[in-house]
Amino acid sequence: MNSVNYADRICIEIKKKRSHAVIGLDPIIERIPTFILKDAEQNFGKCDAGAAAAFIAFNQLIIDAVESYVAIVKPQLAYYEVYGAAGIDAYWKTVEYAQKKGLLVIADAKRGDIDSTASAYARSFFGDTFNEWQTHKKVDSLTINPYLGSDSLEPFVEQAISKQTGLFILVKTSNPSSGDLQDVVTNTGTIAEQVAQLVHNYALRDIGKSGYSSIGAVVGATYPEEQQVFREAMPYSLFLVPGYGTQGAKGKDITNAFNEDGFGALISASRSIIFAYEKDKSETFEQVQLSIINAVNMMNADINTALKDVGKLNW
Ligand SMILES: O=C(O)c1cc(=O)[nH]c(=O)n1[C@@H]1O[C@H](COP(=O)(O)O)[C@@H](O)[C@H]1O
Repeated sequence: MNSVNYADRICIEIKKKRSHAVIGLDPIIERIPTFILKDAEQNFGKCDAGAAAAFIAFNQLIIDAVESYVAIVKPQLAYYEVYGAAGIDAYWKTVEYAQKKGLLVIADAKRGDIDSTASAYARSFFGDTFNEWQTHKKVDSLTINPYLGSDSLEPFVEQAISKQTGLFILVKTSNPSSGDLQDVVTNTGTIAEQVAQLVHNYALRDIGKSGYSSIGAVVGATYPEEQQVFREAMPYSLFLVPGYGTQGAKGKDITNAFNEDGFGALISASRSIIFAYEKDKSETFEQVQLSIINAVNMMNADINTALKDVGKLNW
């Protein structure tokens, strides 16, 4: 048992903020508020650098708005990679800014590859302890894809544990076609159930004082019944639960992802929070922030009420 592992840090921050929410920082250039876009265009032009500047400004606005109400943010790499090197730079600047504000960062990159490449992926997100050439900050945890099997997961698990960071391994994803492969039945259960068994075995290697492990799983909010099955299969793992909001899930759909202690699930929403200003028709910096704060507060209240209704609210 570690002193304070990644899961312990998560549990401490969740209790402090009284929030199980994760805010996805998934910027889309066409949906960034006009006052930010105008500024970026004036300073850099309509180009990769301009988009990157707009992303940084928008993310800082969001982080400043949500920092008191949530513990975790989850920037998804793809949105930043669209803008090349400038986009990647915006990604790491966002990570640094969020961490400076005391937020934990899940890098949503869904990496996975043969062992040597997996090791390089892990070093790129968790920091490289072998040389002094790396200057960007490490993230607190990373999403990974288990499709290549256990030897591809091992380097991530080993580095996550030794560097006191965390992993969320895709088990049952939120998208409509997730069953195409994940629900295929083999003679030892579904593919997703086999992945869950792998995750559970890894989780046992690093259980913290909170009773949770640094090795977690992704289980979609859009499959409430499966959450129950996977909760039993991986009792020590934190679940990253995407699909709340825009993909249709609500508070009542995610209670099975929690343990009886009222912990164990991180409910993630991106578009429904960061673009909440659109339906409010907010135009100024303050109005956009207020729309985001209102959306986050509604999400927190919805989750906490749902947990209370099933006797799982623990504060
Ligand atoms: O790992 C993820 O975060 C993830 C897994 C999954 O099963 N489904 C899923 O939607 N996601 C991510 O969660 C976010 C969902 O965004 P919204 O639908 O806007 O809340 C996106 O960044 C997705 O890439």
